[in-house]
Amino acid sequence: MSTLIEKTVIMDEQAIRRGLIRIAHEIIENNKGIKDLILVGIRTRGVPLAERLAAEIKRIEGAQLPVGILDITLYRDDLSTLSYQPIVHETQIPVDISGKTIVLIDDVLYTGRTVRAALDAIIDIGRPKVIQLAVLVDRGHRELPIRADYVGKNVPTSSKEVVGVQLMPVDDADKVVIKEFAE
Ligand SMILES: O=P(O)(O)OC[C@H]1O[C@H](OP(=O)(O)OP(=O)(O)O)[C@H](O)[C@@H]1O
Ligand SMILES: O=c1cc[nH]c(=O)[nH]1
Repeated sequence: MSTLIEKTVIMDEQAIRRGLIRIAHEIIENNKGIKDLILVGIRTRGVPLAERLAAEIKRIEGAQLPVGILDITLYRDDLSTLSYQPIVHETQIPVDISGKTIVLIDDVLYTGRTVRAALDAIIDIGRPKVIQLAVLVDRGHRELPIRADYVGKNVPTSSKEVVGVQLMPVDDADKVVIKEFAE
C-alpha cells in the first residue's frame, strides 16, 4: 500500500493571509466596489476561505458581505459510480442570488470538476448576473474549460502530486503542502 507523504510547504500562515488580502482587494477593484456581491464557499475548505475574505473586505470597505455555503455532492459528475454512500451536507445561501454577483470560493482548482458542479448547483438556486471564481491554489491539470478570476498562488504540479490545504478551524493549522505517494 502506498502512503502520501508531505514534501514541501508551499504556503505558510503568512502567505495564506497575504494571498487572501490581495484577493480581497482584487474582488473590490474588479467589481468597482461591493454592491450586490455574495461570497459563496464550496465545502469543505472554501467555507473558511469565504469567511476570511468577507472579514478582510469588511476591514477595507466597512460592510459585511453575505456569505453562503455550497455543498456540491449531489452535482458531482461521478455520483453514480461512487463505491461509497456520499454524505450530503446542507447548502445555505442566506439571500436571493438573482441578478447578483457571486464569487465562488474554493481552496484548490485542479480538474475543474468541482467548480463545474458548483456552477450547476448555483444555477439550480437562481440566476445570478455574474459568477466569478476565487481559489487559494491553482495547480493546473484542467479537464474542463474553467479558469479562476482570483488566485492566491499558481503552483505547477505533476499529476502524481497532491496539494493539501489545511485551514483552521477545519484543521489545526494554516498551511498548504505538496504531498506525494511513497512506494
Ligand atoms: O478541480 P477538482 O479536480 O474538482 O479538485 C478540486 C477539489 O478537490 C478538493 O475537494 P475534495 O473533493 O477533496 O473535497 P473536500 O474539499 O471536502 O476535501 C478541493 O477542496 C476542491 O474542491
Ligand atoms: O491536489 C489536489 C487535487 C484536488 N483537490 C485537492 O485538494 N488537492
